[in-house]
Amino acid sequence: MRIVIGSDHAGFPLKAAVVDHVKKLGHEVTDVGSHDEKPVDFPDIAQLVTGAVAEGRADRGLLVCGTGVGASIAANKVKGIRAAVCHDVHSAHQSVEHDDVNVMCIGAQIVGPWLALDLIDSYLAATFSTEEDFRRRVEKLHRMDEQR
Ligand SMILES: O=C(CO)[C@H](O)[C@H](O)[C@H](O)COP(=O)(O)O
Repeated sequence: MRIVIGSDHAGFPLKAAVVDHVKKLGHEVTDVGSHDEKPVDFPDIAQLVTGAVAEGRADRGLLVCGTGVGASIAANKVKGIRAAVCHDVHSAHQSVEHDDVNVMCIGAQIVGPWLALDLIDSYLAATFSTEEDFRRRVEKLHRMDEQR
């Protein structure tokens, strides 16, 4: 898959390991920054990541900030984006299987690097279920997106 990855300054210390890991899994990676620890506002990085997904230049996104919370709030403001903070492996795959999440957010100050990489494995290995219930719910999310 084509994966777009971004972090703010708080996520930056984890981002190199994330980029490296996703490449090793065989995915094509676009790294939209940040590229150093200089403060950068998470909405700015979230726009770069979500723009790539929403415009079809990437299949999925990964956002890393301090907690994952700000990044997910910002990402969910973009039409076509279903973002979730995932700090446990079950949510990381179920968010895709049931909710067709296309941007996973991680808090670099909340999880350590080993768990972060497990979360990413789980997220990237998952696919959206073909079950009618899940499809109907996500279709309702699409309609909510269209109405705002
Ligand atoms: O976690 C975040 C937002 O939910 C951010 O990455 C920041 O870490 C957080 O806002 C704290 O800001 P600071 O400039 O890193 O002190």
